[in-house]
Amino acid sequence: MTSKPLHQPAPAGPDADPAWIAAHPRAQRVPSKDLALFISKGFLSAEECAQLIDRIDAQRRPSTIADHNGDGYFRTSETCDLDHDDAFVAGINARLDAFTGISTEYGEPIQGQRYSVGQEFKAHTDYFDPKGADFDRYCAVAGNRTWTVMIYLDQPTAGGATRFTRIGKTVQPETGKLLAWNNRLSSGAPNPASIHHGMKVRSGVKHVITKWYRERPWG
Ligand SMILES: O=C(O)CCC(=O)C(=O)O
Ligand SMILES: [Fe+2]
Repeated sequence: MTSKPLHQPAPAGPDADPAWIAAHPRAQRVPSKDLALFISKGFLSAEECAQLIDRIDAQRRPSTIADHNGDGYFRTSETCDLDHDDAFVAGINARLDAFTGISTEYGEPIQGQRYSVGQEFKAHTDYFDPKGADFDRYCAVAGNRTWTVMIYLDQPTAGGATRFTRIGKTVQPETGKLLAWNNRLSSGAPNPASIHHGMKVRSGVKHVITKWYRERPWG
Protein backbone atom coordinates (compact mmCIF):
# COMPACT_ATOMS: atom_id res chain seq x y z
CA MET A 1 0.00 0.00 0.00
CA THR A 2 1.32 3.45 -0.87
CA SER A 3 1.12 5.84 2.02
CA LYS A 4 -0.14 9.39 1.66
CA PRO A 5 1.66 11.04 4.51
CA LEU A 6 1.68 14.58 3.20
CA HIS A 7 -0.37 17.60 3.93
CA GLN A 8 -0.52 19.90 0.96
CA PRO A 9 0.49 22.18 -0.50
CA ALA A 10 4.21 21.74 0.12
CA PRO A 11 5.90 25.07 0.85
CA ALA A 12 8.52 24.51 -1.94
CA GLY A 13 11.10 26.94 -0.56
CA PRO A 14 14.88 26.71 -0.33
CA ASP A 15 14.88 25.08 3.12
CA ALA A 16 12.75 22.68 5.11
CA ASP A 17 10.69 23.78 8.10
CA PRO A 18 11.05 21.15 10.84
CA ALA A 19 7.62 22.04 12.21
CA TRP A 20 6.05 21.39 8.82
CA ILE A 21 7.78 18.01 8.53
CA ALA A 22 6.72 17.13 12.06
CA ALA A 23 3.11 17.79 11.07
CA HIS A 24 3.11 14.97 8.50
CA PRO A 25 0.67 12.41 9.90
CA ARG A 26 3.24 9.62 9.81
CA ALA A 27 6.42 11.50 10.73
CA GLN A 28 7.94 11.25 14.19
CA ARG A 29 10.67 13.53 15.49
CA VAL A 30 13.44 11.74 17.36
CA PRO A 31 13.83 13.45 20.73
CA SER A 32 17.18 15.29 20.62
CA LYS A 33 18.07 18.86 21.34
CA ASP A 34 21.13 18.60 19.11
CA LEU A 35 19.70 17.22 15.85
CA ALA A 36 16.44 17.64 13.92
CA LEU A 37 15.91 13.99 12.92
CA PHE A 38 12.62 12.56 11.64
CA ILE A 39 11.44 9.02 10.93
CA SER A 40 8.47 8.08 8.75
CA LYS A 41 7.69 4.38 8.58
CA GLY A 42 6.15 2.91 5.46
CA PHE A 43 6.90 5.94 3.30
CA LEU A 44 7.42 3.65 0.31
CA SER A 45 5.58 0.39 -0.30
CA ALA A 46 7.47 -2.92 -0.53
CA GLU A 47 6.67 -2.97 -4.24
CA GLU A 48 8.16 0.49 -4.78
CA CYS A 49 11.24 -0.51 -2.79
CA ALA A 50 11.66 -3.65 -4.93
CA GLN A 51 11.53 -1.56 -8.10
CA LEU A 52 14.28 0.72 -6.80
CA ILE A 53 16.42 -2.26 -5.72
CA ASP A 54 16.25 -3.67 -9.26
CA ARG A 55 17.55 -0.40 -10.67
CA ILE A 56 20.34 -0.12 -8.07
CA ASP A 57 21.51 -3.69 -8.61
CA ALA A 58 21.63 -3.14 -12.38
CA GLN A 59 23.71 0.06 -12.23
CA ARG A 60 25.92 -0.13 -9.13
CA ARG A 61 29.56 0.94 -8.93
CA PRO A 62 31.99 1.26 -6.00
CA SER A 63 31.07 4.11 -3.61
CA THR A 64 33.41 7.08 -3.24
CA ILE A 65 34.10 9.68 -0.52
CA ALA A 66 35.24 13.30 -0.40
CA ASP A 67 38.30 14.36 1.65
CA HIS A 68 39.85 10.90 1.53
CA ASN A 69 41.38 10.07 4.91
CA GLY A 70 43.58 7.16 3.86
CA ASP A 71 41.23 4.47 5.20
CA GLY A 72 40.44 2.28 2.21
CA TYR A 73 37.73 0.56 4.24
CA PHE A 74 35.88 3.74 5.24
CA ARG A 75 33.04 3.31 2.74
CA THR A 76 32.92 -0.17 1.26
CA SER A 77 29.43 -0.13 -0.25
CA GLU A 78 28.32 0.32 -3.85
CA THR A 79 26.49 3.34 -5.24
CA CYS A 80 24.13 3.96 -8.13
CA ASP A 81 23.10 7.26 -9.71
CA LEU A 82 19.43 6.73 -10.37
CA ASP A 83 18.14 7.87 -13.76
CA HIS A 84 15.70 10.75 -13.29
CA ASP A 85 14.52 10.45 -16.90
CA ASP A 86 12.91 7.25 -15.64
CA ALA A 87 9.34 8.29 -14.75
CA PHE A 88 9.25 5.97 -11.74
CA VAL A 89 12.40 7.53 -10.25
CA ALA A 90 11.13 11.04 -11.04
CA GLY A 91 7.91 10.22 -9.20
CA ILE A 92 9.79 9.12 -6.08
CA ASN A 93 11.92 12.27 -6.32
CA ALA A 94 8.81 14.44 -6.40
CA ARG A 95 7.48 12.70 -3.28
CA LEU A 96 10.72 13.39 -1.41
CA ASP A 97 10.52 17.06 -2.39
CA ALA A 98 6.93 17.14 -1.18
CA PHE A 99 7.95 15.48 2.11
CA THR A 100 10.68 18.01 2.83
CA GLY A 101 8.82 20.95 1.35
CA ILE A 102 12.04 21.96 -0.40
CA SER A 103 11.86 23.20 -3.97
CA THR A 104 13.10 20.58 -6.40
CA GLU A 105 15.98 22.60 -7.84
CA TYR A 106 17.82 22.46 -4.50
CA GLY A 107 18.00 18.66 -4.59
CA GLU A 108 20.79 16.47 -5.86
CA PRO A 109 19.58 13.50 -7.91
CA ILE A 110 18.68 10.49 -5.76
CA GLN A 111 21.41 7.89 -5.29
CA GLY A 112 21.08 4.25 -4.37
CA GLN A 113 23.49 2.49 -2.00
CA ARG A 114 23.97 -1.25 -1.65
CA TYR A 115 25.76 -3.04 1.19
CA SER A 116 26.52 -6.73 1.20
CA VAL A 117 27.87 -8.67 4.22
CA GLY A 118 30.79 -6.84 5.84
CA GLN A 119 30.19 -3.55 4.02
CA GLU A 120 29.64 -0.27 5.85
CA PHE A 121 30.00 3.50 5.73
CA LYS A 122 31.95 4.50 8.83
CA ALA A 123 30.97 7.51 10.95
CA HIS A 124 30.82 10.61 8.76
CA THR A 125 28.85 13.76 8.15
CA ASP A 126 26.98 14.36 4.91
CA TYR A 127 28.04 18.02 4.73
CA PHE A 128 31.41 18.81 3.21
CA ASP A 129 34.04 20.15 5.58
CA PRO A 130 34.35 23.86 4.68
CA LYS A 131 38.09 23.58 5.47
CA GLY A 132 38.51 20.31 3.56
CA ALA A 133 40.57 20.01 0.37
CA ASP A 134 37.52 18.97 -1.67
CA PHE A 135 35.14 21.73 -0.53
CA ASP A 136 35.36 23.92 -3.62
CA ARG A 137 35.15 20.98 -5.96
CA TYR A 138 31.86 19.81 -4.46
CA CYS A 139 30.33 23.03 -3.17
CA ALA A 140 31.39 25.97 -5.35
CA VAL A 141 28.14 26.06 -7.33
CA ALA A 142 25.36 24.73 -5.10
CA GLY A 143 26.87 25.31 -1.64
CA ASN A 144 26.94 22.74 1.11
CA ARG A 145 24.43 19.99 1.83
CA THR A 146 21.51 21.02 4.00
CA TRP A 147 18.98 18.17 4.52
CA THR A 148 19.47 14.45 4.02
CA VAL A 149 16.59 12.11 3.19
CA MET A 150 17.26 8.39 3.22
CA ILE A 151 14.93 5.41 2.78
CA TYR A 152 15.66 1.76 3.61
CA LEU A 153 14.55 -0.46 0.77
CA ASP A 154 15.01 -3.77 2.55
CA GLN A 155 16.04 -5.33 5.85
CA PRO A 156 19.31 -7.21 6.27
CA THR A 157 18.82 -10.20 8.58
CA ALA A 158 21.55 -8.83 10.90
CA GLY A 159 23.44 -5.55 11.13
CA GLY A 160 23.12 -2.54 8.84
CA ALA A 161 21.62 -0.09 11.32
CA THR A 162 22.29 3.63 11.03
CA ARG A 163 23.87 4.90 14.23
CA PHE A 164 23.88 8.61 15.03
CA THR A 165 26.90 8.37 17.27
CA ARG A 166 26.82 11.86 18.81
CA ILE A 167 23.16 11.82 19.83
CA GLY A 168 23.16 8.12 20.74
CA LYS A 169 20.33 7.04 18.41
CA THR A 170 20.39 3.83 16.37
CA VAL A 171 17.81 3.34 13.61
CA GLN A 172 17.10 -0.18 12.37
CA PRO A 173 16.55 -0.78 8.66
CA GLU A 174 12.93 -1.51 7.80
CA THR A 175 11.54 -1.74 4.28
CA GLY A 176 10.09 1.62 3.26
CA LYS A 177 11.18 3.55 6.37
CA LEU A 178 12.31 7.13 5.69
CA LEU A 179 14.82 9.16 7.72
CA ALA A 180 15.32 12.90 7.28
CA TRP A 181 17.66 15.20 9.14
CA ASN A 182 19.05 18.71 9.04
CA ASN A 183 22.83 18.78 8.67
CA ARG A 184 23.06 22.39 9.89
CA LEU A 185 22.75 24.34 13.10
CA SER A 186 20.20 27.15 13.30
CA SER A 187 23.08 29.54 12.45
CA GLY A 188 23.44 27.74 9.11
CA ALA A 189 26.85 26.32 10.07
CA PRO A 190 27.40 22.56 9.76
CA ASN A 191 26.06 20.53 12.70
CA PRO A 192 28.66 18.04 14.00
CA ALA A 193 25.85 16.22 15.88
CA SER A 194 24.62 14.94 12.49
CA ILE A 195 27.51 12.44 12.36
CA HIS A 196 26.27 8.92 11.59
CA HIS A 197 27.56 5.45 10.76
CA GLY A 198 26.00 3.04 8.27
CA MET A 199 26.97 -0.04 10.27
CA LYS A 200 28.24 -3.28 8.84
CA VAL A 201 25.73 -5.67 7.39
CA ARG A 202 26.26 -8.98 9.22
CA SER A 203 23.85 -11.12 7.27
CA GLY A 204 21.74 -10.46 4.19
CA VAL A 205 21.90 -7.34 2.04
CA LYS A 206 20.94 -3.70 2.58
CA HIS A 207 19.80 -1.18 0.00
CA VAL A 208 18.95 2.46 0.67
CA ILE A 209 18.26 5.55 -1.37
CA THR A 210 19.82 8.84 -0.31
CA LYS A 211 18.96 12.34 -1.37
CA TRP A 212 20.73 15.52 -0.34
CA TYR A 213 19.55 19.09 -0.62
CA ARG A 214 21.87 22.06 -1.11
CA GLU A 215 22.06 25.67 0.02
CA ARG A 216 21.65 26.89 -3.57
CA PRO A 217 20.11 25.35 -6.68
CA TRP A 218 21.89 22.21 -7.92
CA GLY A 219 23.67 22.19 -11.29
O1 LIG B 1 23.47 3.30 4.97
C1 LIG B 1 23.28 4.01 5.96
O2 LIG B 1 22.73 3.60 6.97
C2 LIG B 1 23.80 5.41 5.94
C3 LIG B 1 24.12 5.92 4.55
C4 LIG B 1 24.76 7.26 4.59
O3 LIG B 1 25.01 7.77 5.62
C5 LIG B 1 25.10 7.98 3.36
O4 LIG B 1 24.97 7.42 2.26
O5 LIG B 1 25.51 9.14 3.46
FE1 LIG C 1 25.61 9.78 5.39
